This record gives sequence, structure tokens and C-alpha cells, in this order.
Amino acid sequence: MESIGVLMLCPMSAYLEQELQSRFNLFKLWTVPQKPQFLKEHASSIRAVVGNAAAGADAELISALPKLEIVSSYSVGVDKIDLDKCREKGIRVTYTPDVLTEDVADLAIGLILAVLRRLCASDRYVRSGAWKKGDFRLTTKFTGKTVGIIGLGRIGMAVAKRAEAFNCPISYYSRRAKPDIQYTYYPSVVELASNCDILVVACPLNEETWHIINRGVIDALGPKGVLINIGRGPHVDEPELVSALVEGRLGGAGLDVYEKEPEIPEELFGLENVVLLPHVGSGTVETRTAMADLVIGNLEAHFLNKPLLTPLV
Ligand SMILES: O=CC(=O)O
Repeated sequence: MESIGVLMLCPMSAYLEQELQSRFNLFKLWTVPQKPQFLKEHASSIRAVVGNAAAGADAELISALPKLEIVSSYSVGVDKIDLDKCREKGIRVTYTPDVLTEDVADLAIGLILAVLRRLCASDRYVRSGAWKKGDFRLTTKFTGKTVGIIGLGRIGMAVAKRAEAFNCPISYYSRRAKPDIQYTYYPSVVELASNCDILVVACPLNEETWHIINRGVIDALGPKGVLINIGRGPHVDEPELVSALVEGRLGGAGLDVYEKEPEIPEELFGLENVVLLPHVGSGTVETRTAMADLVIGNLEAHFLNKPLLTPLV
């Protein structure tokens, strides 16, 4: 397979890079100064694209690569890939579901605890020497709080399972109520937000879920409510979130994702009730290795004419 051209769109994993390099003719787009010219030169040899949550095969890239057969994404979210165009052109798309579910759900619970129990602020308190002058103030209990989840897919279910262990009543919003699920279903996000203490965004990003967290939802969650976003930045109308937090109309937020990563609204930096993570939901050595193995396994399967491991298209 050494002659098959594989285009990696951005740096994502040294391990993945090495493994791809040892099997394929690997091109690293981020190292190329003149991208349009490079794509023209290599258009006839690039048969696969490897992207991630930050960079995918959009319509422009797909049009520039007439020999493209497969997009193998090092992510579970595929909002950066033009799936319709891939379907239209018969380009296969694979992603990395399941292997990252536990890590992302763990992180959601970590964010809830970090916001409610002010873990990061307490840590800063100790490091700054402030403890010597007095105890840290009281925080908010997690156990027993009502957790609302937007999107009860693999990750949403894994968050629910964990929150159940904290004796939290679980409710959810999704397009349709799920049969066989005993959690309370709300047919609108505003109703869900009005009836929970902690609202977790765990759905894929698409036209329907863009800005699913808007002013109405934030107001329904209210000054004691906490928003946790482990989905995608554009799920949230960020200026509305920032003003609600600054004005005290929302109780707190734990965010792993942002509208314009890695840009984060600076107004959030001074707020103790906000915990900010740099999009690391799946960012453990174990999980990222498993994700890389899936990316490679899918490419190998495709070029050996075997069934794909985790096909989406
Ligand atoms: O955001 C991360 C992913 O989609 O895997």
C-alpha cells in the first residue's frame, strides 16, 4: 500500500502519523506552504483523507481531489465533513465511535464536579497561599441534582449511567422519545432546561442542533443552573452564554468546546463558576491510541476491499 496517497489535514497524533507513514504515501497538508498548488500537483495520487474534529473534508477539498475514495476521521463528530457530497460522489466515510465514549462521559462528570465543587478555584486558592488566611467558601452538592441530557446517544447514555450512580434523576431531550428508556423525556430543550439543575449537551452538531442552547434555554436553566458542553462549540450561542454568566443569569458552565476554537471569550477567564477545558474529551493516551488504530484499520480494510470497521457513509 506504500504507493497509495493519504492526505493528513492537520497534526493530530504522532503515533497515527508514524503508523500512516509506515503503510502509505503520507502527505501532511499543514507542512505545505502553497496548499492549492500542492493539491493540484498531487490530486491524481491522493485516495484517502485523514481529518479530525477540527479539520475535515469540505466540499472544496473534495472537489480538489478527484481520486478521493475514503475519508477516515480521527473523531466521532463529523460536522467538518461534507457528508452529502461524499454520498453523492461515492466516497466512504469512517469515524471513531465507541472507543471514546467512556472518556467523554467521564469528562462530563468531571466538569460537573469541577463547576459545582469549584475544584479549579479551590486549587488556585491553595496554590496562591490564600488558605492560610481562611477556609475556602462552601460550594454546591452534586449528588441528587437533576441532570438533563440533550442527545441520548452513546455518550449521552454513558453520562446518564454515571450520573445515576450519584443518585441524580435523569431527563433528556432528543428528536423522539426513546422506547425502553425509563428517563423522563421532554419534547423541547426549554422544557428540559426548566426542569433540571445541570444541562449536558451530548448531541452531534448539525443544522438542527446549531445554537440549540440559546437565550431561551439559558433563561430556562436559570441562575442556579449549570451548562456542560462536551459536544461542539456551535451548539451554544456563545455571546448569549457569556452575557448570562457575566450578568449572573446562569449559575455556571463547564465547557470543553467553543464556537471558534482555540479562541475563547476573555470575559470567561475571570469567572470562578466557569471551568474551561481545551477540547480534550477523548484526550487520553489509551483512547487516542484506539482512535488512531481505528483510522488505520478502516483505511487498510478499504484498500484491501474488506468491510470497513466503523463506516458512516
Ligand atoms: O471532538 C471530538 C470528536 O469528535 O471525536
